[in-house]
Amino acid sequence: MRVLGIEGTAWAASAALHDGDDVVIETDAYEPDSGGIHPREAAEHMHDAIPRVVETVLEHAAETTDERPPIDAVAFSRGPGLGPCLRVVGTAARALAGTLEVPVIGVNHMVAHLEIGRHAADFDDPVCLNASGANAHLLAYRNGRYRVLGETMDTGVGNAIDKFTRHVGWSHPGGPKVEQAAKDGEYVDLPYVVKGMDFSFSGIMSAAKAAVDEGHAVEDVCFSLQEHIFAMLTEVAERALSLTGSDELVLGGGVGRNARLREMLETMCADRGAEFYAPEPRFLGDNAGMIAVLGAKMYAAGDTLEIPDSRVDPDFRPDQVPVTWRSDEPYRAVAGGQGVDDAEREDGGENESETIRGAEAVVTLEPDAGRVRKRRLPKRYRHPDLDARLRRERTTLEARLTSHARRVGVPTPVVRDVDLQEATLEFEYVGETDLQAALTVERVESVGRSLATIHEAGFVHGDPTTRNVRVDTDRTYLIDFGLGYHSDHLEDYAMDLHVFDQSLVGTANEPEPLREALRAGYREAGDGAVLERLREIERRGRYVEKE
Ligand SMILES: C[C@@H](O)[C@H](NC(=O)OP(=O)(O)OC[C@H]1O[C@@H](n2cnc3c(N)ncnc32)[C@H](O)[C@@H]1O)C(=O)O
Ligand SMILES: [Fe+2]
Repeated sequence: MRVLGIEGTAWAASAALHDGDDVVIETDAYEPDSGGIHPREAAEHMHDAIPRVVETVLEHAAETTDERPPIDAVAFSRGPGLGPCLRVVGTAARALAGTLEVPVIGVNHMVAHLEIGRHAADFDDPVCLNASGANAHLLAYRNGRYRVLGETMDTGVGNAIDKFTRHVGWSHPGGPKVEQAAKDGEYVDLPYVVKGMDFSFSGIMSAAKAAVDEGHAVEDVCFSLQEHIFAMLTEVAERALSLTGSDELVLGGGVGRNARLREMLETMCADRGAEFYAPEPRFLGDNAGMIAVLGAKMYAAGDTLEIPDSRVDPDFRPDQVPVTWRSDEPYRAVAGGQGVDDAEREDGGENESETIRGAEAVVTLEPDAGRVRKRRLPKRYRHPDLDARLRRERTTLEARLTSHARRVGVPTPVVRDVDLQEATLEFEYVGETDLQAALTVERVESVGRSLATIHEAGFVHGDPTTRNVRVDTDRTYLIDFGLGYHSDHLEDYAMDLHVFDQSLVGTANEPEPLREALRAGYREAGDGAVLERLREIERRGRYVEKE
């Protein structure tokens, strides 16, 4: 099977031939004279360059087979991306398919970024980290779709870096220049923002610009930007592996070309016994090769478009794509009831204990002694200064907020001991199992009330998932406040709810009644404006750049 792919969502005017085996790619990059990508200039570039690259690849196709037409189908990037660019690509694809009388296939650019890694690694069911210009998100396959487990709350990761480099006067794209400059840099503290599996770049980018303006060496800021931003991406990737129980991670997107990001992901995976795969560089940044490869899978599945249905979509989300090309394997159980990576039982005679290795900490459960010990482990992928800071901060906050929640009437374990040096906490043992293993409408409603109560008290949990709730017959306890913080912003409260809501969507087979119960519980004890803001968060086209 021979598929010609066309890519042109932003900067790369690219065409490729995938003949089932090999992939040949021809790319003509748009390089802005100044500033970032101008949509109109980029579209003009597509207008000139797309016919050229398609022509080159088509000639190659004709030379390498006697069959006519020399291809079986045309696949194109349908979105997301810049509207004016996408329209040029769509028109070119329809025209070529019409002339050669072959079908046309509309490929989601983001799904292509992740499928190319899965394809090349020959992984079965990986978690996928897309680190590209306009996007940054974590995806995993479930029930016929790629679900978004976590994503940026503001800009894409590449764009965040590129804005910083514009500020210091470097030309586009800035990512590779930051990588180069970072080689001579030293560590300075910058903001680090992870909320559940979501993350944000706006605070760190403003701080980075300010640091340069205040006279910090630009190399140091570049170095630290990488250390912080990539540690954030690595941390959420680890959380996603932990949540899904997967032991495979693939990387996609232009920022994946960064060696430090790949090194961190590699280290994290090695330390937890997972496999990591990053495609070769030509498949990481925008390229038509990934479009042709996914196009071929879609073609084989009969997933082609009629011309009237082939309109482009600038806001095309990866979770809108019905995945037709994967056999619908049963959902990989979310690591049993415990939902943990690894649990060992130690029979210590009278007192049986169990050790659980989570994404962040080692937790030793001693139900008989009524005790839980939690130690935040050093992470080898993180810079030692950042690592020490995060472990200390999170241990302190977890102790404080766990107690604070208790004082306002939300069931939580009693904090018995705090050791900041060792980043270790000791808690009272609570509950019989976690909520993920015992999801009911009543319990979820009670979580809604608990979240409302802590928000009323002026702080957020930060990582409310079905695994961070313990349950017994009559109570639901919130645990693991390590990512919590004080806030009086509606947005933060709504994000807390959104994180829990996403965890319901990600883990329950029938999430709808549970999602409704969450809202009902919240409405009872909290502020309706937060629920209104939650609806707004859900409405936002979160892949669209927000300036
Ligand atoms: C919608 C679509 O058009 C968009 N594509 C895109 O943004 O191009 P992509 O090739 O995936 O990523 C480009 C980004 O990747 C960054 N980049 C490239 N090499 C880098 C490096 N060595 N280190 C850090 N960033 C790098 C660039 O600075 C730029 O921000 C997307 O996938 O989000
Ligand atoms: Fe891209």
